[in-house]
Amino acid sequence: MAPVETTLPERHPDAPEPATELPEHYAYCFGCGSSVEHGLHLRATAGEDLTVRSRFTVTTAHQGAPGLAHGGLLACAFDEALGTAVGHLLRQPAVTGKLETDFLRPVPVGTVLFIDARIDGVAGRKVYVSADGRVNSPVGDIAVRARALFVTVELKHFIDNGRPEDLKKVAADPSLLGRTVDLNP
Ligand SMILES: CCCCCCCC/C=C\CCCCCCCC(=O)SCCNC(=O)CCNC(=O)[C@H](O)C(C)(C)COP(=O)(O)OP(=O)(O)OC[C@H]1O[C@@H](n2cnc3c(N)ncnc32)[C@H](O)[C@@H]1OP(=O)(O)O
Repeated sequence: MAPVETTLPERHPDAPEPATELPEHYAYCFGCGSSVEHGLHLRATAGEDLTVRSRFTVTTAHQGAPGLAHGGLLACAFDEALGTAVGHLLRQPAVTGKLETDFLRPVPVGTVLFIDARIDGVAGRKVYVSADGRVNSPVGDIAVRARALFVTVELKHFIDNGRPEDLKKVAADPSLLGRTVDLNP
């Protein structure tokens, strides 16, 4: 529940149609990037209305306890899934301001975590989102639940704060941004 009064935003007219597979947003993103060997390689599909469905396979590189996913890493997966929902459905860059997780059941190595994310409301630049994660099936008992606040920012946020050598790589090869951001609109 958002701590302030919110309104439900419109899904952006250019948001991907429901059932569209969404591209990785940055090749070196730990959450979705294909160039990060032991990253989460999270994949997402646009859902109806203000929803996005994501999934990732828990590997041996993701352990906290023997054979079980690390909690912080699961939080990372939710950060990614929630940010993807905000970015693609509202077509606005945003960063995580706050992220809260409830770990309800262990998530074993070798399972697929299905994460259903939704935008719950906006208030100015604040976007309130939440998600449920289930093991090996998009239905059934919830293993992890998360709520977050994203704050919309201008592209300038990334240009002003990013490490220059990484920004240069992206300028030289915009395909690293996975067709999500047009650097020359
Ligand atoms: C053409 C584009 C199309 C786009 C399409 C793209 C598709 C892309 C797909 C996929 C997307 C990617 C998916 C990635 C997912 C992963 C995301 C991450 O992990 S992000 C890294 C971690 N987060 C940070 O590094 C933030 C660090 N924090 C900051 O930079 C600042 O604190 C920032 C920007 C969050 C706010 O700073 P201020 O100076 O701009 O604004 P102020 O006034 O402080 O905050 C604005 C409002 O938000 C509230 N606020 C901010 N932080 C809060 C907090 N922690 N708790 C409660 N409220 C907070 C404030 O109280 C204020 O509220 P009031 O407007 O006054 O009502």
